[in-house]
Amino acid sequence: MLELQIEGRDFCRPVLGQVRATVGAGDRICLLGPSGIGKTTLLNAIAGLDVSVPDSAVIGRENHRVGYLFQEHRLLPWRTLKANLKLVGATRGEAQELLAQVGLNGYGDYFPDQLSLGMARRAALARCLAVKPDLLLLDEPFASLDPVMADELKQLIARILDAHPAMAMICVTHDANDADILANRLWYLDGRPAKLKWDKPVDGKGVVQGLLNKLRTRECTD
Ligand SMILES: Nc1ncnc2c1ncn2[C@@H]1O[C@H](COP(=O)(O)OP(=O)(O)OP(=O)(O)O)[C@@H](O)[C@H]1O
Repeated sequence: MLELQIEGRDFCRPVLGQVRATVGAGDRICLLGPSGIGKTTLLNAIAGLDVSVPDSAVIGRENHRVGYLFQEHRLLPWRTLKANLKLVGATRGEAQELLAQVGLNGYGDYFPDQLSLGMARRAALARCLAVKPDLLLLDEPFASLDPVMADELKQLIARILDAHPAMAMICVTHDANDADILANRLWYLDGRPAKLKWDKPVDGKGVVQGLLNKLRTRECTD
């Protein structure tokens, strides 16, 4: 569905190096790597938000709808949740349905500033879904949430993915457990400039933590 041929991205210094990978329908990729290594930079490049990365670097993107859950909710604060969703194409009924799906039934007339962090993130997820994405990009969706709320959101995302088997996902996270629950593939970004050190299929609990432990103890050099 997508072929990445990214040559790199500099911010005063080289941050991202050459990235070559493909993303297929139904791929559930968790993107891990040290803090500040370039994970958001890569996600922005894939989304087409980085004008310094030419469109030709992501082959096939024009054929797909991308939903991007940013680290901040980025909802328009002067619009209600319903209006935020309508702005990206949801009908009144769809907006209501999507808000209910993310556990915000009855909050359509609220403004983003009237919501808790977890609620705002779920509202932002509803906006992502409103574009009927076939590629879902999630940038640290569980960061700063209390463990219960983080777990609820994880289960919600898992249910959404189950309901849309062809949807692809790339989720930036620091937590191997997230990958155990959500991913069927692991990308590990490392180095300066950063490259995809690993692109491996994963399945099952503990697999990702095992791989990360190997990396930390330098048992794995591929
Ligand atoms: N707009 C920008 N201007 C200057 N430097 C930037 C910009 N965006 C990112 N960088 C730099 O690029 C590097 C990678 O940033 P990025 O946000 O992609 O890392 P990350 O792996 O997502 O980090 P984290 O895990 O902490 O969220 C950092 O050193 C950051 O300071």
